Amino acid sequence: MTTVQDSPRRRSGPRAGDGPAVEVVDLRRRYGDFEAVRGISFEVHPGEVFALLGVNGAGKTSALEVLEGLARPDGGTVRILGADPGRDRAAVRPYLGVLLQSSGLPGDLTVGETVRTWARTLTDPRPVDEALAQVGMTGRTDVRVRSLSGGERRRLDLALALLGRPRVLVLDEPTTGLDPESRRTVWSLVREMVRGGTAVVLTTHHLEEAEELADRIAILRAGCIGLEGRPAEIAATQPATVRFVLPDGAPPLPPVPGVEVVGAAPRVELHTRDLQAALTALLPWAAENGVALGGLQARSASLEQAFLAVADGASPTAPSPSPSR
Ligand SMILES: Nc1ncnc2c1ncn2[C@@H]1O[C@H](COP(=O)(O)OP(=O)(O)OP(=O)(O)O)[C@@H](O)[C@H]1O
Repeated sequence: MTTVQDSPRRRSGPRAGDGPAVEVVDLRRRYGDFEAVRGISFEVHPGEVFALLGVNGAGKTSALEVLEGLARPDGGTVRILGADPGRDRAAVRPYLGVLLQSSGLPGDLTVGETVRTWARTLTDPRPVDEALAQVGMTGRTDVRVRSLSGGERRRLDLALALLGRPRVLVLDEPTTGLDPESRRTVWSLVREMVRGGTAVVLTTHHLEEAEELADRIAILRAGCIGLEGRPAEIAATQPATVRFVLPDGAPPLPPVPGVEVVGAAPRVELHTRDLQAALTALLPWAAENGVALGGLQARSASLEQAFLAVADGASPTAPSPSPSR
């Protein structure tokens, strides 16, 4: 795959100023009596990646569909470049790139026909060859969509999302089904778009992807934002852990300030906000007492722990809001 050759051209849009590219205020979405999105708010600025995380059914796609202009909110407001993506769809569409969770492109069309057809609906599309080269599909122009592999279809979806040089890009699980190499290429495409000033909102189940790409993350649970902040801030809401197995006859562990002992001997788990201090106390004690700490593991707080804590309904302390850029 090649990378984006040019950054998105600076065109005037519904709003060309310096404000947030995406503004979501108290968004609600309902299916009958069931409220899938329960009052979420966030902003995404030009040149920023915002990741919405959450377990299956947390409400990510339901929220994104409002940003994409495909559904109306049941409460709250969404603005893309200052305009309502549902009511002002015609104004927003030239500046918005969308990658749906599943696109359902007609299988009878070839890759080239698909891109050319899509390009005809856009005001300033990339050339077809460039769009396909971006996602590593040069040479697949004459292949019918139905004959593509799952990963190739995903890359074609992405080529279509980038085709109009969007100022706002909404990506619903962009790398699901991609092999590790293609995933990394998608990451670099997203980074290049961001360097050109595009604002990106994405969902993913790959926490590594969120850590790699996102400037800020919100973790949804049952339609509400459980945690929001920069990846490191979110991880820091959780304690670091030290795990080991004590041998028979080991003396009692020394008291270490700020350490919570979670497991019982012989399998011990320590939780701490200061991993270095805990290890500085533990290791000399083990050496002095001739204690071999079996299977010793020390792990810093992680985004995964924070994700699981929100998914489990734990109520971690939310990090203070990050200053907007
Ligand atoms: N058309 C619909 N009618 C009724 N309920 C729906 C509809 N679409 C979604 N839901 C429900 O709304 C909730 C949120 O679904 P949504 O697809 O937004 O979750 P998600 O976080 O995107 O999940 P996933 O990670 O599986 O894509 C789920 O309980 C789902 O069953």
